Amino acid sequence: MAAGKQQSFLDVTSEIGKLQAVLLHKPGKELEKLTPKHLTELLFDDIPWLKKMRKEHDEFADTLRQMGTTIYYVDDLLKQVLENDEVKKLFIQEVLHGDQIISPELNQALFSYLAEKTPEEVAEIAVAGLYKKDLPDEKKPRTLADYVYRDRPQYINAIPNLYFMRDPAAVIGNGISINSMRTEARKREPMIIRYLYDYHPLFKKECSPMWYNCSMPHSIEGGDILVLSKEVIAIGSGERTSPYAIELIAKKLFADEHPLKEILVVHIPEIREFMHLDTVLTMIDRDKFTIYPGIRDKVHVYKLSRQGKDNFKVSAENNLIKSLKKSLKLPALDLIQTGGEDDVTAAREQWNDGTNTLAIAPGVVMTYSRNEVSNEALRKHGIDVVEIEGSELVRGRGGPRCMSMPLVREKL
Ligand SMILES: NC(=O)NCCC[C@H](N)C(=O)O
Repeated sequence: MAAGKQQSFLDVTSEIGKLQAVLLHKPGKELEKLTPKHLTELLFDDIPWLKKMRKEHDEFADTLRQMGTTIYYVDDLLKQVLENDEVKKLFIQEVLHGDQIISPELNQALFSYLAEKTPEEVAEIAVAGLYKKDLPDEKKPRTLADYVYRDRPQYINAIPNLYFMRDPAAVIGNGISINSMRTEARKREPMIIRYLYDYHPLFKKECSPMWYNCSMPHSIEGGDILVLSKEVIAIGSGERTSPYAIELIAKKLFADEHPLKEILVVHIPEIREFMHLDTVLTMIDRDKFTIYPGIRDKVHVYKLSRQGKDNFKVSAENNLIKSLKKSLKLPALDLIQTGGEDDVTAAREQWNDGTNTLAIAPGVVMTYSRNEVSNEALRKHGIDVVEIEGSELVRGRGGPRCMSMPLVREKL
């Protein structure tokens, strides 16, 4: 092979091209830190049964493997990055700062405790948290904050939403948006991805542009980003993604050689059940989407169109379907309704992530088996539906798309 410009490993130019490589996190001990008192703050509605949840997640990963997808686990990659002692130190400091451990005495005590841990242990603590009871007595400081916050069981919070790997980052073309999360509960997740991007050779930083950085103030989350084609992406604005963030990422994407021509901005109501665009709309084939019908007259659509280099024009659109058809240059669009034709079934199955499908190839999607009516509706429209169990996984309010971060999809 002739020596030339290095190629990025990352490559996602559609929502539906055969899924070749994906990043996942299997739920672990962090889920055991959930208590009723903190459920809302930690963005859960119920406490999953971890043993069953892990089995369900393994089934999810095995099914993907059988379909030819290579799985990378975020924990393995993080551990590899932390083998470098300097990177490990930087990482520990950033975790401590992120959790407001700034009192010098406490910071020093926790730093020296963590620095002695193996890369694998540090990676695990960064996800499952560090609890006061786990610290040996000689490392337990007595600071003012210690007295004031004596009821808090932990120094470092657990991050139980990490298995929703879709949200902390999103690959767009050969680059990556390392997202700025809306809530405190999820801020450490993109930081972990940034360490992978900065230090893991898989990410080939030099030839994989960063479209957004998690240190930026305006929030954007991956569940709101849909790569519809190499020329068009859709971004939801709502509870998690701010229009300011969309303008910033648009500027960066349009300034690049990236072939992007348009961003369709879909403004959805700012409420929990529609927290991300992919909870109400997902693409499943070249001309097919699944949509939660309760959203249809509640969205506003805007278009950002590239204008020369580094600039774009904003316009208001009238109708989501017409805009999708026009932007994707399709004569017709098949919109398949979650829950079939019944409003009550639709609302129930949307809540259980019936709209949150993961396309593994054009016209082939993975869904939870519990959403029986929605799955049937998809089959009636010629979609090949691969079902997985999600009784426990669903309790964090996310489906197969939320649980996966595509790294490489085959070009259409
Ligand atoms: N893309 C998604 O819709 N992800 C699901 C995230 C669920 C998580 N408990 C959250 O509220 O952020």
